[in-house]
Amino acid sequence: RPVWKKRLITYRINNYTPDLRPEDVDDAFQKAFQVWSDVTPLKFRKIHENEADIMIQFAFREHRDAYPFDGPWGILAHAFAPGAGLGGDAHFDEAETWTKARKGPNLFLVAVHEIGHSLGLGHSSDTSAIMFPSYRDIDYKIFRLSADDIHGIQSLYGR
Ligand SMILES: CN1c2ccc([C@H]3CN(Cc4ccccc4)C(=O)CO3)cc2CS1(=O)=O
Ligand SMILES: [Ca+2]
Ligand SMILES: [Zn+2]
Ligand SMILES: [Zn+2]
Repeated sequence: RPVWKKRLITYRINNYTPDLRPEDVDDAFQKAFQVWSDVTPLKFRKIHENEADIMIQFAFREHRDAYPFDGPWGILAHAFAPGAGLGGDAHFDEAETWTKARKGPNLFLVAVHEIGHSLGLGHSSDTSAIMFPSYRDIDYKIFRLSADDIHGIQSLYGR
């Protein structure tokens, strides 16, 4: 599996969904990155110009990669495994109504899942894992990585 060969990884939020206040979008991603930095030696830094390792964007349908989005629900987002260019980037379907609470995909929870992919994780068959493919509206306030998620990320980056 491709992994980042460095411990400081940069990210940049290239545009903002109109569904939430910008500070709520920044907060959702900051918390989602922290979920992974809490269990690995990785550090994440938000930058505001130039090319970041993980470029984040919200987009509708066709958006200049080979994976157009599909309207409301279905695929909520996708992310590319570590590497140059598109590698590591995470795209979120703007056809969703992104929420910071419940009812409608929760941006923080989907971001945790997508950042897992941006770091090199694939899907898990463990139904309690954040890397399980299908979304369940769990309470984001009591969210925790499963043992499967932690074993997976630590097998790539250590603890
Ligand atoms: C909070 N959790 C999330 C959040 C997001 C996702 C995925 C689901 N998904 C839809 C999907 C459905 C079917 C196949 C692939 C992807 C996404 O697009 C991206 O986020 C999966 C899971 C498992 S969970 O623990 O319930
Ligand atoms: Ca969709
Ligand atoms: Zn895309
Ligand atoms: Zn996924």
